[in-house]
Amino acid sequence: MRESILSCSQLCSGWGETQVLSDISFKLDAGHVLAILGRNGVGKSTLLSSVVGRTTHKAGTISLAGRMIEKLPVYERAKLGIGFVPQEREIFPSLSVRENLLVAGKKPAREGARLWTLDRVVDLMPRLGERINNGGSQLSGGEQQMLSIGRALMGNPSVLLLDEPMEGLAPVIIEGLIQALHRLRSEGDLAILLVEQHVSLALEFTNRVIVLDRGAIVYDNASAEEKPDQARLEALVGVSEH
Ligand SMILES: Nc1ncnc2c1ncn2[C@@H]1O[C@H](COP(=O)(O)OP(=O)(O)OP(=O)(O)O)[C@@H](O)[C@H]1O
Repeated sequence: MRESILSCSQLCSGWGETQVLSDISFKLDAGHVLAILGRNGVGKSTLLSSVVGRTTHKAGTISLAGRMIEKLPVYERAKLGIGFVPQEREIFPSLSVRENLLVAGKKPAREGARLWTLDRVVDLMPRLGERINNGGSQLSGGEQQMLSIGRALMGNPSVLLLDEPMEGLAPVIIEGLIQALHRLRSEGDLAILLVEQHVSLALEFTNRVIVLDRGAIVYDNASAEEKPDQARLEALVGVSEH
């Protein structure tokens, strides 16, 4: 059986003394999208931060391509293939779009992966090409989100973590991002962990979902042996429109 690119087993983590997540277990394979759903404040961003290495690890394991990473610092995990697009986007406002992308370039952790280049990022998100010489601070929220995704891709990740990428963006921008994410998934070699609050948006990409509530998994369809029950998901998450 093929080994999952990312797996968490009985992960417990939090911030300093405070434990937020308990007993989180899931597996994610290359070419798949796993959506993490849940209301505000249930620990979705904390889960992504735990995979990235920004939280305090309490117990359990995180494995990336067969290697245990839960004790490694952020930069080591990034080098091993974790790409992160945080809710705050974290672009360089004083650098141009081109510079923002070029400084994010990294060698891939895996041999044989198709490399990300400036041209490939612009081909995926043409709007960035139109803004290539603009400063980061001159971009709209949606363009900043695209740039943040582009920066993560330039790091040639094997797992891409996206924290509510569509949140607060205009519908036309959301449409462009949806197309880009569909394309990314169809290219088949990237695994995507997507934090989303909108059930219908998440189900556009994947049947693989987990729902968090108060730091624990309360609905698990990560292996997607069957289609998730949308009505049940919406009742658990409590947000259905976008
Ligand atoms: N950087 C941080 N430092 C300390 N505590 C944090 C930090 N980020 C989140 N928390 C706390 O962790 C808990 C879970 O928050 P988290 O942001 O992970 O939830 P969420 O499900 O992503 O919510 P939202 O949808 O509002 O982003 C909350 O009690 C929050 O206050």
